[in-house]
Amino acid sequence: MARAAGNIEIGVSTPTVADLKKHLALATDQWQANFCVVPLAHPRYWRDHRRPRAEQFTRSDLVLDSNAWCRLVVGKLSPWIRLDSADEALRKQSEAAFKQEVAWAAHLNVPAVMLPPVGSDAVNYAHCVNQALLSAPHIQFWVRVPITHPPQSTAEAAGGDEDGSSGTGAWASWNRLRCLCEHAPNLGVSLELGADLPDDEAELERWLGEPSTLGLPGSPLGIFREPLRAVVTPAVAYLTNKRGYPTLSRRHQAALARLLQHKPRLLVSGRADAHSEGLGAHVQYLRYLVSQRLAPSQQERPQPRAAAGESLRYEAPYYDFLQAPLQPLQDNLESQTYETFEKAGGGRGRQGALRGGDPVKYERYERAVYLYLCQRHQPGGEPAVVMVVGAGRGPLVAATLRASAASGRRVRAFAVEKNPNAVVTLRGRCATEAGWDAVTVVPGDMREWEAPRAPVLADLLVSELLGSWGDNELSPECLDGAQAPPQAGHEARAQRYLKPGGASIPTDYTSYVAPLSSSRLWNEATPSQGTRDDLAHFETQYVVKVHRMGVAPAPLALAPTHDPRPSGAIDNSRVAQLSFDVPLGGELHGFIGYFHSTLWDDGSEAVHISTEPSTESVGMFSWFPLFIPLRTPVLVPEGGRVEAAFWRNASRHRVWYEWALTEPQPSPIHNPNGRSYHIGL
Ligand SMILES: C[S@@+](CC[C@H](N)C(=O)[O-])C[C@H]1O[C@@H](n2cnc3c(N)ncnc32)[C@H](O)[C@@H]1O
Repeated sequence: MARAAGNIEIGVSTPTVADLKKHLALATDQWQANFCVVPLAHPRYWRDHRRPRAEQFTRSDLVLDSNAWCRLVVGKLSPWIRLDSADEALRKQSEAAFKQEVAWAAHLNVPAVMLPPVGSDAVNYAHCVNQALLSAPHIQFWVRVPITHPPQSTAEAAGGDEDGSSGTGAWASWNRLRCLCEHAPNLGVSLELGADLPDDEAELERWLGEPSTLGLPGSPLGIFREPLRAVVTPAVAYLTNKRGYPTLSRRHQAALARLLQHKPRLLVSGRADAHSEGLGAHVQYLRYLVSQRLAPSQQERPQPRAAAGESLRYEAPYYDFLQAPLQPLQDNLESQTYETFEKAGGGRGRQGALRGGDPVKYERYERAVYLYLCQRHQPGGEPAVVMVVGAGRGPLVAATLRASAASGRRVRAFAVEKNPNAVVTLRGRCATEAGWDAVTVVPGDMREWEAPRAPVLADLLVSELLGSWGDNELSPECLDGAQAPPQAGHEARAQRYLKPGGASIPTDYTSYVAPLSSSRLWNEATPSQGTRDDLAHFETQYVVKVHRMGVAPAPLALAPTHDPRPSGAIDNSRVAQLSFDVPLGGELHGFIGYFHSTLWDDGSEAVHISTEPSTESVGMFSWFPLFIPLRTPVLVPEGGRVEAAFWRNASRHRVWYEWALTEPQPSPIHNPNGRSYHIGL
């Protein structure tokens, strides 16, 4: 048997299988398929309740060993089953057959069962499937969904409900089913790309909000929690090229390429005599497409030693993978985490890495400091006092020194850092690196450091205390206070040692938020099957590289630009109410948070860093967005509106966010009083 192409398994589905053992040998050895979809019951075993048949309804389980059943076979339900038929006798017969075939699949321990398409009002279908999901939790159930309409000519396409729907209706029917089945993690979709694809690209988008990834190790077909489990290309949807081999149209290839990003299983369905080489030519062709489409970009290449946390830099292994945000104020970051901050793409060595880093972030900081120095200081003049607050292992200090050399302006630098382990690195660099004799290392918390007053106050404060949502690593709490003396209830802040009229890089930062449809992320936040009442998981925010957003209108500013040099009373709590138009509609699973920051703007040139999609700093991999889940997904109608409120709250010892949906229906306020999640001060 062939290896899965680019970790994507390719299977074949034929309407009938006379001799299973021979069929598997043919499919896996000659056609090079990874698995087969096989009818669970004999196709001629029509369960006529008036004339019950005496013979067995299917082949013996002894035709294969248990290893082959659970590795190579996906069971398919009988196509005649009509669970919502108006004919009561047929409905009852269908229910009995459904139960019998599911029980048989559980007995065989096949990894998945293919269900017929679901109709728009298939309530009894949902009832039977729900029972199956609960009775056989170890089996995946894949509902066939034709993206347009079922293929006409294959015998197997006769399966499904009499009113099996298509297009928008298919998605609505699927969505209804999964809601009725309470989003069971073992219920998924097998999306069928028929000969005709939908005219409206948005139809495909809808399914791209239903991503899938490879399964967990243990079973070759894996244990999957995401709705899009397989993409089916019926043999009749293929064209024939000049050499007589099957090929897909450009539109099909483009659609497949987009779906492939989520690494679903691929399936060719059709008769075994669809081509002189059976379905082998189709499998080979799909294998070729996969190899063409899945070459990872430099940024996506996995970095095996990447540390856990907000700053995981290399993206592919982290797509749709939820992580707890870093808390660099409360915790001391580890060496490995700093290394991932600093690591450059393009394979720089360790020395280079310490000077380089995120190719965008550090370059932009350097540019910002350079513009500041050119604008505010003279060549050969007094050294500019630059305080890098939260210096880590020193990449922003190094950027400052480079900007100084490039601009011809001298600097006197202070590196303030509260993590004693990073201080060791900073001191080491002062002792060994050229130019670092201009650097004074200040170990300690910037909120408490008694900076020497005259003559050394800072001309410029440089900080990178930004989180995925801008202020969620507590940059305001660390920097606020400006020139004002400490106030009652607030400790001293870093900006006490900024000269009157001094500058700050960044000059501002703004949080953004947008509605998100991603059942994948929502499922990821679900603690585990059967324990969905675990509230805390849905009242927590997660850092995540979102692989694919489904319905997501343009983000809006969450709050007015936050200037880290406020005047007047320090109050970092705030509330924002937002409204979004949702043209396409879909299921809302939560929100996605971004930030935009201006590092410096000298009037002629502005330097930004941003994760907000419309201004995104392409190639900057220091931040992934923030997933803010809803406890219960909500259906937003086409042309509908989402309204939500967000609060940032601060007390003496902690900061926390609360959020609530108000339209299309109110949700409870999530995380009241920070009961599930907070950020420590
Ligand atoms: C996100 S890291 C950035 C490190 C480095 N500047 C860079 O860009 O790679 C933030 C750093 O700020 C430090 N930090 C956070 N809050 C601080 C505080 N109140 N006083 C001093 N250092 C602080 C953390 O220990 C951490 O090293």
